[in-house]
Amino acid sequence: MEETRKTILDQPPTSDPASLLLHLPPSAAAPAPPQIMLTEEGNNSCSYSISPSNEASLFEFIVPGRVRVFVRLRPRNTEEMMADADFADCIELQPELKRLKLRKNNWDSDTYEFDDVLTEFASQKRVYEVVAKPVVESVLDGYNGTVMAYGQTGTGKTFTLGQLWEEDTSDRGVMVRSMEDILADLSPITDSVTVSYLQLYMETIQDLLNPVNDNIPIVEDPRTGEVSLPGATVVEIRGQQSFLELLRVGEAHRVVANTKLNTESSRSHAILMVHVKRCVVESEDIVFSENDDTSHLTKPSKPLVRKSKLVVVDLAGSERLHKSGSEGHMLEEAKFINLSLSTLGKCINALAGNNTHVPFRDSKLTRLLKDSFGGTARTSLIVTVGPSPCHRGETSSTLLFGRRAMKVENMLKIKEEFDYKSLSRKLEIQLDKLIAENERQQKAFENELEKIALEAQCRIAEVERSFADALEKERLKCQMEYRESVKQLEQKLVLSQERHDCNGFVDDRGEGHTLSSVDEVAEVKRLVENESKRRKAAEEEVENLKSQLGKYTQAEEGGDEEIIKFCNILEDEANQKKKLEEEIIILRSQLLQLNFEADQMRRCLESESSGNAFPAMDSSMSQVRNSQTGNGQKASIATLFEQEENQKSIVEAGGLTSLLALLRRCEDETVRRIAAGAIANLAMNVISLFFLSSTCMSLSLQHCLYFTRIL
Ligand SMILES: Nc1ncnc2c1ncn2[C@@H]1O[C@H](COP(=O)(O)OP(=O)(O)OP(=O)(O)O)[C@@H](O)[C@H]1O
Repeated sequence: MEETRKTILDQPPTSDPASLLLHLPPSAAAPAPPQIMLTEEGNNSCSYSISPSNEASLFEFIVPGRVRVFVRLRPRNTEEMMADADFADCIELQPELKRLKLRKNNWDSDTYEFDDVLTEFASQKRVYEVVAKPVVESVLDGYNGTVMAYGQTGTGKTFTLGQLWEEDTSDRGVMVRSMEDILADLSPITDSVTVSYLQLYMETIQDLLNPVNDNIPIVEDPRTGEVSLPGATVVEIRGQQSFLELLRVGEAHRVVANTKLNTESSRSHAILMVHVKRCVVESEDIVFSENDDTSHLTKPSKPLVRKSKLVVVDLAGSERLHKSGSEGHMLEEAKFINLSLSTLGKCINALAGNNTHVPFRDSKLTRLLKDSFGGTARTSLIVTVGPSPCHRGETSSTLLFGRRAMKVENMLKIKEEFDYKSLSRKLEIQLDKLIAENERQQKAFENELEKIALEAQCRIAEVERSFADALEKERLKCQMEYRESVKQLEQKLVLSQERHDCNGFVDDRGEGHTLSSVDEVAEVKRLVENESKRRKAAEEEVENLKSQLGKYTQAEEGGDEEIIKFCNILEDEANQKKKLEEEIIILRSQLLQLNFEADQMRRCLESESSGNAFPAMDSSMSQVRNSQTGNGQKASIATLFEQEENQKSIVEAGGLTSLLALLRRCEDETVRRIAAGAIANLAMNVISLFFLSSTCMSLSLQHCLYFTRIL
């Protein structure tokens, strides 16, 4: 993997990785401030690595970390006190100098320096704090960590690491104390801790929590080199008590045997794997406003998570077969134990000597511990030794193993990843809320739409009803008015005819009848005008209703059948209205004609009443008669008015006035008779003329009546 490595400027490079490690508290391993620069890979300085975005880890923070080695001296046991009572311990510890002396003989000894030496009086608490606590803190900061115990059989490896407390809580070993610290530091809401407990027995990995799982494979990530054990039981730890129960179950399944050197000698390597997952960025949560208004949703956060692993390895003890007295199956076990331990020693030698090849693959133990030695974990190794000079050789090789392990350099790596799971959970919650909100809004919108549609339908129906009512009323009104008008006209016509008939026998009342006819015509005109006004008002009403209907029709575009029906009705009404308008025009023209005729008649009658010239009148009368006899009732009004004009001129010539004056003045009986006869003739002519005019008027009225009936 190509990595971009950067060095923190304010962290001076050091030639001594150990000193750097000592001066770098776990908390200092947090992601660095942005004062960074490029540096060579492998430099003994802090490195900050940003992974490509397509990789699982978001970024890595790398610091060098040598394997730290501690020595713990077990106190003499009962046998040793008895057997070696006369001999001094083969080891002399100098804790203040962090070193020890291994006696070769009475006058010579070898001195070994370690990261610390723990006397036989060191409490379990002190051992934990010196050896394991820094590793546990690193794990809580996101690094992988390993605490491992190595030593001759019966020197206290299991006592140091796996001791549970039965009576005295102060006896608690590293495993229990580590979990106590982890549980105390993690947040039960955002963080989690899971545990697997396994044993490597005769090159087979068995699940101590579920012994049926007895051939668990080791899988190595080719990209990161990380080792995992798929198939191992993983238990989430919620409290210390449940963890203790788990350890008890595991211990019960661990293979132990009674040897000459240890009554409860572990015949397997025990491996406790503690996986810690913690949220390091308390990112902005999805915030909903108090009234749960989703419009206030903030951008979803990208929570970061650190995944780390603490591995506690209680190795089986190396043993000299002649000393342990292992035989048969135990001998086989011892061979496997010694083989795996010697492979571990070879790997450490190779790593310490910076060899290009490290034989990790030679045993399952070294494959499992690959990350702990020369890998990315912070590793503490506690080597346990006994004080007995009988085992000086084993103690010496143990100390040499420890010394070599001190040379192994690890590159501690912190990895942070996006917590996609948690992000996905948050997004799912947000999505659910958004979907619910959307559904709520959709429903509200649909309800509102339904309500509006219902209201619109009601209003349209109302408008249609009122429009239909108004239209019907208007139609009835018009009909009634027309009927009334026709009736009135008919009555008037009948009256006029009756009057004219009566007037036919009254010789000198023509003037009075003429005036009556004029009034009637004026009345008819007024009625027609009123009718026309009402029609106009009705048309305006129809237009108004049409425009209202148009609006509602627009609002309900694509509207329903009722509206289409309504439009058809409206169109019919418009056609009807058009017809009515045409008829009104015809009526008007009829009225004009009537007026004209009436006017002509009036003038004719006025002429009659003002006098006549007999010869002219005779001729005109004879023309009228001729026209009456020749063409029947079809005499044209124009011809009649021409004659009327002639008649008028004759009368104006002074005929009737002169005759009346002559009649009054003349005493001659013959002349008076002739004058009276002439006046009578003249009167007859006038009446005849009036009768003709009346006939014409009657014809016009009949004509009018005919049209109004059509309506
Ligand atoms: N520091 C100590 N103080 C008191 N007793 C101890 C100490 N270390 C070990 N013992 C005792 O020594 C005995 C052997 O210890 P333990 O079983 O832990 O050794 P071991 O190294 O695990 O042996 P093996 O490799 O055979 O499993 C036990 O009875 C244990 O209680």
